[in-house]
Amino acid sequence: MRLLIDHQIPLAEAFFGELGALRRLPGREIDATAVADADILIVRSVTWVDEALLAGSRRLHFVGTCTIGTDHVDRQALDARNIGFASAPGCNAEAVVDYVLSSLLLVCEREGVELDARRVGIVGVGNVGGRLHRRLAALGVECLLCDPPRAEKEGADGFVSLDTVLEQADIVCLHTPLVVDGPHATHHLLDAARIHQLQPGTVLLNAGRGACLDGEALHERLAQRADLTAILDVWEREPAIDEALWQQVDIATPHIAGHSLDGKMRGTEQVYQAVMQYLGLPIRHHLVDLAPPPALQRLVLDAGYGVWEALRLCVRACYDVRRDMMALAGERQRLGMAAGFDYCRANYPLRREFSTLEIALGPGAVELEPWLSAAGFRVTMS
Ligand SMILES: NC(=O)C1=CN([C@@H]2O[C@H](COP(=O)(O)OP(=O)(O)OC[C@H]3O[C@@H](n4cnc5c(N)ncnc54)[C@H](O)[C@@H]3O)[C@@H](O)[C@H]2O)C=CC1
Ligand SMILES: O=C(O)C(=O)[C@H](O)COP(=O)(O)O
Repeated sequence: MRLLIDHQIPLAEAFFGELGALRRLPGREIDATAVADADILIVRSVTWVDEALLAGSRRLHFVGTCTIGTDHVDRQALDARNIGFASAPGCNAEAVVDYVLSSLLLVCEREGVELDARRVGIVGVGNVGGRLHRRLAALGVECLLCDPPRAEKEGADGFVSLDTVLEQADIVCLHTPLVVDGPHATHHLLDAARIHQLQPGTVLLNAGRGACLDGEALHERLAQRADLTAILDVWEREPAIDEALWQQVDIATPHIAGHSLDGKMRGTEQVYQAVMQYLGLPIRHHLVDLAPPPALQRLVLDAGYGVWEALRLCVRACYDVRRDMMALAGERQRLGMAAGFDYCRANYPLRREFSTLEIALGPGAVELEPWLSAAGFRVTMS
């Protein structure tokens, strides 16, 4: 069996090696010629799995994507060829929440407030938005939840409309998939009218997909009135993103919100399990046996820090979003935007999730336990 696998997929040899010959290629170099002889194709979000890619395939019978999002995969084209498919739902959702917390703590610090003084609107309350809600609520942050598909299925209790979020939230976090048609389409869900509806002072964060937000309209709003704080991890037309918008954005990162090693490894394991099930083979490898220990394992904290100061310290020790902002700015300068954007993603530094870091509290800091646990750290008493 021949497997063609994106070279950014960790542990591919350990999980898939026994199935046959592995060929690794950068995701953007996976084309119809490369796919022609593959039996199994495993991609990330930068490979468009569409008619053009599949046209020359002679033996392909399974495609996996080690990502949550599936908007780069034409499911109809796969179904028409009877090609099996799997994605990795939720694999890097914790990493996206780590990204959001790191970003929101930073903008609140700049504004001289703490996060629990802000009301957060979460649009798209699935694996990412749901986890974000749990962590924020545990930190005492009021949240407004907007998810019309869920409200339709589960009842409207606990959910609000998008208009309510735009009117009442201080911070709006977008975590929707890109859906181009149907009753709950999300393409330009935040269009010009809705972007103009945002209250002055609002923090707007998009870590779903770039096209869920009309970038040109955001650029126009910020050009007219620079009264929003924008945090964008995802963009229209990646990697050749709009430089004028990039310059207006307060936290601009190259689609790396979910790029923890943990999230990527979980994605590999989930797709491995799906492939083995598809082939009718037993699952022999488990992530728990393969994952390397985190490089930063333990922080010891004693008396001296207030709650939010301690949170900022621990969050930044584990993941500081400024690293990714600066990397994009630097690589853009060196290589140009599109190449710089891709370079940052392809050469992404080691990042582990908050849950991999043990925070050991001394006797003077025990009152920090509920807060640090709420943020997602593993807290012990030293
Ligand atoms: N920036 C990054 O690195 C990453 C981005 N993502 C993106 O985030 C998206 C969401 O991820 P998950 O939460 O894991 O997906 P999910 O499928 O678990 O949840 C998505 C939620 O959005 C809701 N939704 C759909 N249409 C909506 C609409 N019109 N308005 C409001 N809510 C709507 C759904 O009902 C669902 O509850 C992914 O599809 C992917 O595109 C995911 C991982 C990493
Ligand atoms: O899982 C998703 O969906 C994502 O957006 C990924 O975090 C993006 O990662 P790449 O597959 O583009 O490396």
